[in-house]
Amino acid sequence: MAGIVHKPFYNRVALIGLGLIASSMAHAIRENGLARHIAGHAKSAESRATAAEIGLCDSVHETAAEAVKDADLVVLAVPVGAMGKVAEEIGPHLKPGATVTDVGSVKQAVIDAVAPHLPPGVHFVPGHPIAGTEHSGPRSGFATLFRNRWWLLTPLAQADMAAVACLRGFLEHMGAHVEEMEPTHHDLVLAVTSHTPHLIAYTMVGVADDLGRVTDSEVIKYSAAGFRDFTRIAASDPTMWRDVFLTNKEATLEILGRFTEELFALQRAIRTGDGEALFDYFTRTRAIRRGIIEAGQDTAAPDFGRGAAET
Ligand SMILES: NC(=O)C1=CN([C@@H]2O[C@H](COP(=O)(O)OP(=O)(O)OC[C@H]3O[C@@H](n4cnc5c(N)ncnc54)[C@H](O)[C@@H]3O)[C@@H](O)[C@H]2O)C=CC1
Ligand SMILES: O=C(O)C(=O)Cc1ccc(O)cc1
Repeated sequence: MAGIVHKPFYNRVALIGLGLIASSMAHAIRENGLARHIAGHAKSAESRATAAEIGLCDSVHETAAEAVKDADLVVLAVPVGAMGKVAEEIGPHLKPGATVTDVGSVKQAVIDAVAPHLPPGVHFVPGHPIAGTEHSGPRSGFATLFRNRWWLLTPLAQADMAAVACLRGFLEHMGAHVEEMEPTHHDLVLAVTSHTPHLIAYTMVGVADDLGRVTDSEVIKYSAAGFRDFTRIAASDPTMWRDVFLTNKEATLEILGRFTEELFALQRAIRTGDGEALFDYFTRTRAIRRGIIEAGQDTAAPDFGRGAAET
């Protein structure tokens, strides 16, 4: 935690995009006294009206340019594919010395889209909370979403260390565990742990739905816990996930390639009745899971379980 930075970490925070992540941040900022003023903007008039109605922010603005005026921290919390356009819009209106961060699920594409629009003297510190739910919109947020969850920062080589330290302290006061990572490494890791699993969930639910039409929805009615989780994940926001796959194309295609190779090998083992191959494979994966538990790593973040919020 940054020792020299004290609450409130920022005088004025601007949240651009008022969905699950931004609304959770708004609640967490308020609950922990992390900023004096929260300004908000969303493209959709309906989201702005909802945010105003529920008092999510101290001020709701019709344009992103107005929202970022005088902000010390600007958080881009829009779908990954919209980050560049928002950065272009706010660039000329940012306060000199302000910090800009984002919460996008993909990092290198966001850096490429955002950095060129930010003026010199503004500190860009890209980030990604590894916390979420299948819900979206300004009503879906809650203050404990980030508690005991990882929040990865992928600062550029020339990043201002004081700006990174202040952001780190701010995020830690929301309950997150902050680590730094190189952006392309982040994108590969997340392709394995989040992006490809989401695609598999989408596919399985689609397959079951096709089958459901034949068997009068029995596949949904009698689904076991694993499949129920697939249906939860497959209910996630389509715009957000479309953008994740379009912008983390290389890494997800690499992991999907490896996945389909393994799947074909298992398919062949089933077809040829190769029980030994199946048994060996499942023994290997079981040992991996047991190793994770023995190493105490079955956690969303280090002290998960001590008052952590399930999503
Ligand atoms: N939902 C999740 O579980 C997680 C999402 N993320 C990332 O957080 C970001 C936001 O996701 P959510 O909060 O879930 O989204 P959401 O769908 O709940 O909200 C998105 C918000 O952005 C606004 N928006 C869209 N385009 C805009 C534009 N051009 N200008 C201004 N506002 C615009 C929408 O009106 C909406 O208020 C995404 O980049 C996503 O990859 C990161 C971690 C978890
Ligand atoms: O709801 C779930 O299971 C998630 O996996 C949440 C999530 C979605 C996207 C992210 O970039 C990070 C976390």
